[in-house]
Amino acid sequence: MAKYTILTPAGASFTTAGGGYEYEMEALEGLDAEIVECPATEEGFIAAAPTADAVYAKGMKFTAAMINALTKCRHIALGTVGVDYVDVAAATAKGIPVTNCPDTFIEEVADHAMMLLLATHRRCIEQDRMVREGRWAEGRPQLLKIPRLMGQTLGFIGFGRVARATARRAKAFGLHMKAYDPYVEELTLSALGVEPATLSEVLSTSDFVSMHLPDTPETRGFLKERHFRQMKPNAIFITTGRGPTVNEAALIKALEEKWIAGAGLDVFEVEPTRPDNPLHRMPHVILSPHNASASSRFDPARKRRVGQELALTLQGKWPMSCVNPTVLEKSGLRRWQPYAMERGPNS
Ligand SMILES: NC(=O)C1=CN([C@@H]2O[C@H](COP(=O)(O)OP(=O)(O)OC[C@H]3O[C@@H](n4cnc5c(N)ncnc54)[C@H](O)[C@@H]3O)[C@@H](O)[C@H]2O)C=CC1
Ligand SMILES: O=C(O)C(=O)COP(=O)(O)O
Repeated sequence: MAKYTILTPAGASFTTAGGGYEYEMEALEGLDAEIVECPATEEGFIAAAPTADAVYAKGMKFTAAMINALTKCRHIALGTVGVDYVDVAAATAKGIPVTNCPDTFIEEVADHAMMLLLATHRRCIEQDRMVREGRWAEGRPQLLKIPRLMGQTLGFIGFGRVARATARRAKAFGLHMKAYDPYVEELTLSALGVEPATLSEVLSTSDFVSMHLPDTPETRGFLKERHFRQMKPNAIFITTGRGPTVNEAALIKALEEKWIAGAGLDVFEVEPTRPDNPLHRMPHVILSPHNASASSRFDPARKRRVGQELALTLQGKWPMSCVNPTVLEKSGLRRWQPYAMERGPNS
């Protein structure tokens, strides 16, 4: 038996089809550590929890009950940006550092947000269908009604890493940009040509509203009916953030009653979406199955990063991307690099 047990639920990770742990183990090379799978159920995890020196959190939600069952665990490592899969408050109460992968696949998500924006604006799916269905002549009249993209306004809600990478792309398309994010300095926005704005300004003046909030207690159900009512009738709503930050019933109502013109969505309140979800039937809505972060680079990169983070804590060192850094000082782990303690709500 190896000296260190890294406990993980068996099976697929959040976005990928499972597979071995070769990338994680590459980063753990030289350490007497093994990744041990337990059943991907709350009870299965709880039964195995006392064996865990660290947890590789994937494939399921990690509840307070699961975290409280850990007796010697010194690290919970996530392969995602979003930390909503883990009850971070419970981990903090137990003094366990939680890490995420904040920098690994930003560019993919920004590409995806831009893809949803362009595809909804130029009605890509409907145009494609017209060609396939022999309705060639209907294509041009539809697009003759849409404005030119250049000069339109893109408003961001949340202006973290993904929104900034999206802004860099949108600038090349000649979009005006504004953003609502009270936690980000104005200089960060102005350096990217983005105007700081209130939430109301973003909602009422944007032709595209792109949502990038993490799922936190503060942001759950953030966008409600009254917010969709403030948007322009030509507005297109894009999200690659987290489903629960948007009241989906309100979004559906806004689309059905034409308060807004369309939507491009990668994330949903309930995933996978249910077959009877009204969004499935809406022609001017483009959907993708929570895969904005995916590319051939994504899986190896995030798995290596998880391995690197685990290797650090198993060697007694502070991890790189800790989302609850207040636990570090008392963790018994060694500081080995300058560490930013002032972090945003999800960084
Ligand atoms: N669809 C997908 O596959 C992916 C989804 N995501 C989701 O997108 C979210 C954003 O990702 P990043 O930009 O990398 O995260 P980030 O942590 O860099 O940015 C989040 C931003 O939201 C802001 N924010 C937090 N609470 C706020 C509030 N109440 N009001 C206004 N702004 C607030 C923060 O100040 C921060 O600037 C992640 O938390 C994750 O849930 C991330 C990667 C892939
Ligand atoms: O990193 C994130 O937060 C993402 O949404 C992408 O990965 P996930 O679907 O959470 O595994």
